[in-house]
Amino acid sequence: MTTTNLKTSTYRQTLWNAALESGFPTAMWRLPKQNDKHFLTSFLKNPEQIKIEFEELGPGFAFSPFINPDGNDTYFLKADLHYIFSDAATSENETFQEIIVPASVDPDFIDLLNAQPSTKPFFSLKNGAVANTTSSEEFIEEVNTAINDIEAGKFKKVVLSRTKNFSIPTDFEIVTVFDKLCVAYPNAFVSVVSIPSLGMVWMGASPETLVSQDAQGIFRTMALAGTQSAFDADGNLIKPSEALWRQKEIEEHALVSRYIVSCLKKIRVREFEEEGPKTVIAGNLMHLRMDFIVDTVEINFPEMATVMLDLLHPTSAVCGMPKEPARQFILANEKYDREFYSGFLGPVNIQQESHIFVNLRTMKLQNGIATLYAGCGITADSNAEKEWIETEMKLQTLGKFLV
Ligand SMILES: C=C(O[C@@H]1C=C(C(=O)O)C=C[C@H]1O)C(=O)O
Repeated sequence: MTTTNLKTSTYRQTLWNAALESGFPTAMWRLPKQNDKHFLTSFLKNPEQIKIEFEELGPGFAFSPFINPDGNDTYFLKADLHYIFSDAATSENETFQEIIVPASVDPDFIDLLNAQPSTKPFFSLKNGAVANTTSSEEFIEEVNTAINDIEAGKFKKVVLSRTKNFSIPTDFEIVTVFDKLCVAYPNAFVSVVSIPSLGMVWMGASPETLVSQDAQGIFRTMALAGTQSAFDADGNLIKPSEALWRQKEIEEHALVSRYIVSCLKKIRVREFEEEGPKTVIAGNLMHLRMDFIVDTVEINFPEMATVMLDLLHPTSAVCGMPKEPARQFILANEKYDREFYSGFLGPVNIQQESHIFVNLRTMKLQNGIATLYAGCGITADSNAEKEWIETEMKLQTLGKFLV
């Protein structure tokens, strides 16, 4: 199966193209603060939709839409093939390890690998409907409706989002953009997921862990909320230690922390460590972040990540508080289906670890169009114009790679 005579950056590209052309669901990712790039493909063209139970599953990649009430609709890309590319910071020196290689591989796939396919990718084909760009008037009206509902006591916080469409540039090349995102956002979870049977590719640089469990059984989640530019009025980067936060962001972040604590209480886990809140940089933005850490071996709770994934999604960082009325508001007022935006994604049981992130700072490639998504937490203290500006800044994370 190995094609070692190819330069590895070329090989990663070749693998990606061959998997797409074969119609295999495929993911590529790079974990925060790491250099290794992972490539995983599944030979099942219509991936299974299941509930993620980390203790039961073999290696694979989870990909969930925002709307997934019982968790049963998560796509699971079983790792039929998994490669790790190291020293990928400079693609010239990139080397790779084959972690999972099956006994038999579709001969057409091997032929495609050898032929180095370069046909037009399916996501640029003009088929399937694409949601429109949200106008500032529409968004501001939705935010004001939300503020009225909050003042009327219907809920405390709702996360409203919007879309922005771009034509995919003719020279747009996924593996190259993925590599650029890895360089630009070392602290993010950088990913690209392709599900050919759905006709879409999603790419992102997420700052937010939903659940993770490492080989030692250490569980982590985080409350991430509150947003401001990482640059001052003169364009200088603000030191995180010198960031000032307003009451609105502190309260918005506290709502997410309280929600996580309420989930931990529900399952009677008292032995958790909290780190923060601290200011973290995510691209051109800063957020408030609090980490929650549990040693699942010490408390003898191996299924902690499974239970918490079920309880947490969707957190109040992407939905609202209380969850149900906020979710209803989103469904009734946003004029499009979020699909995988603000869902979750990430590797499951890859080298005994699972790392699931919230699908934020993300875009969908479909039908020749790149749709970018961004949302923001609306509370009683929100100002609709400022929230619009916040979404503009969030859209920049990926948007700057499209022009
Ligand atoms: C909803 C998004 O981001 C979330 C919302 C934030 C906020 O409202 O301040 C901050 C970080 C994320 O938890 C997004 O990026 O689309």
